[in-house]
Amino acid sequence: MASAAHSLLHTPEAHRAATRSPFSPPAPTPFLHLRPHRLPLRLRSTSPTASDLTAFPPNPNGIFASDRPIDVDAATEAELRENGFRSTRRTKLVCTVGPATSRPDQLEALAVGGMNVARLNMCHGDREWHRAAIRAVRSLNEEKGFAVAVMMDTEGSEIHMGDLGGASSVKAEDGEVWTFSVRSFELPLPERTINVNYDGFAEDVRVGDELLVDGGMARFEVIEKIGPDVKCRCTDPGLLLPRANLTFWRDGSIVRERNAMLPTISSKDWLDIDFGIAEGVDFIAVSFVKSAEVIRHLKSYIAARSRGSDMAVIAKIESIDSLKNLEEIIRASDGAMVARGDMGAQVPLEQVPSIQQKIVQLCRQLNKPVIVASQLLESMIEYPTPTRAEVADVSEAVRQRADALMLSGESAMGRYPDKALSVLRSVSLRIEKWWREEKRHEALELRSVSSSFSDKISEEICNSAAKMANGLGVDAVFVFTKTGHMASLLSRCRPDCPVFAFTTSTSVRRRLNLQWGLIPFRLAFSDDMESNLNRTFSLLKARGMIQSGDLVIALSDMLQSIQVMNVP
Ligand SMILES: Nc1ncnc2c1ncn2[C@@H]1O[C@H](COP(=O)(O)OP(=O)(O)O)[C@@H](O)[C@H]1O
Ligand SMILES: C=C(OP(=O)(O)O)C(=O)O
Ligand SMILES: [K+]
Ligand SMILES: [Mg+2]
Repeated sequence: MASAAHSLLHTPEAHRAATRSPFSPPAPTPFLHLRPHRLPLRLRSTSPTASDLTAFPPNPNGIFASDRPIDVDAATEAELRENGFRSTRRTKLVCTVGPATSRPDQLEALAVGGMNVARLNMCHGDREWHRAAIRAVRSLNEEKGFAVAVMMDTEGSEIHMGDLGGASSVKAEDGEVWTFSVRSFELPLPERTINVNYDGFAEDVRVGDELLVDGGMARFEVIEKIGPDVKCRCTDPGLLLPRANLTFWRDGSIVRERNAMLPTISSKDWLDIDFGIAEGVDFIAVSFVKSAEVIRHLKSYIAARSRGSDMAVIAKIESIDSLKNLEEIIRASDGAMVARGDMGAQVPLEQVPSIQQKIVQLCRQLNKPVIVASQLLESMIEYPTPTRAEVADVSEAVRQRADALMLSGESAMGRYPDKALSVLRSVSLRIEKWWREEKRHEALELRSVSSSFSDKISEEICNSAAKMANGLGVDAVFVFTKTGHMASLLSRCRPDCPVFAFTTSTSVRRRLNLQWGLIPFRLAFSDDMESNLNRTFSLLKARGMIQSGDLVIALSDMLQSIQVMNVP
């Protein structure tokens, strides 16, 4: 498909893509600075209002998805025209939307820059704010031809501090005595006082325990308990940020007393989930999952309330309990997130890389998409270039062939959201290319995931098709799939060429956006493969996306067929 590069059309997207400068090595950062899980919000105060966000109204006479013969994402289309099939990006990108990126023009810049999924973190902002952001993403999709999916991330009910009475951060100095309390205070908060959200806190801690803020951004020692108040001396100074996570440790181990019994999904989370269902989000990411049971419960709750919807449930792996039940949790979920921020507060940091690799591999075995999250480019919250170590971290996640990489503070409240996304994009492209060149056809024994004989046939077809695609050097695999299952089975094989996934449903199409190497299209098709193929070829040819002579493998989940052909 190299020749497709010559058919670069002069769309604004293609132009922008073509003039984007390649990722260049970062300039030295002036000094090494603290890299906590959360950095203070000290950068922008231009947080948009709900009315700013709706300044992008749905087009009343707009073209809706079903009126068009084929829907393809405008950003991918530009990339395909520019670079040809074989070098399209396979690793998907998730951006957390926050005050720095919630305006329609800011969201559009992220979509143009390759955002596949927009994540909304329900720990912050109110529902009105999130509603406006979700609707802005939807308008962007409808009016500008993007296919950005929306992921809602629940707050969860682990122990955390309150919101510091409105301050963006406070500094705790060595030797200072602070009060951590479950009492509710009038504002302003008394000096050196921190509110704790968990009622059992004062009862569960003991004098001598160590209290860690955000896995070590600051440390305290418990020196005295007075009713609901726990007096602590700061032993490691640091910045305290609103709603920072708290863990307490005794004799070198994390203490899980009754807080282990906190519900994974709090009552506030259930209201947020109802809100997510009403707004039709594509993914719900569940924080601090402890068992498969909670995932099964949520999935049946969603199924009962949103008939026919494809809302997917992503399990965030970020606690010790989730590691104990890892395989069962992943089997019950539609995907997983390696949430390294909180995980790094619960297990020693040096264990996080091997846990990441284990989760990524297990998800691939079980055919579930996996997102690697937190601190990938943390320094870019403040600086326009990443550190070498951050680039190496991103590369490692791409090399592990995770489905997706995620930006948190970098895109939510950082100074350089577009630059951070562009670094993820260029590092992904480069590492994927290197992998294809150097490690061709690396064999990974994939275990069978099918539960019926018919599924087994689909699975074998996909395994064979991926092998053939690599052996023949085809330009693309085309898969016609109603539920998306056959597309995900192909993605699991991580073939050397992209997979064009045609599906009849807009929600399946958005959901497939999270999966490695899939380019999802919405298209009405029949059971007649020959006519499907002819129609698809002529639609894609007319848009300059394929050319006569291109070699493709075509699959369908209706006929469970496999064909190799040149585009006529
Ligand atoms: N909807 C929002 N409203 C305001 N601030 C937000 C929002 N989403 C994210 N942020 C900011 O971006 C930071 C990074 O986001 P994220 O990593 O998702 O949250 P957290 O730090 O709580 O894990 C947050 O600490 C917060 O300061
Ligand atoms: C992604 C994570 O969750 P959150 O940002 O909601 O804390 C994490 O802890 O890494
Ligand atoms: K969250
Ligand atoms: Mg977390």
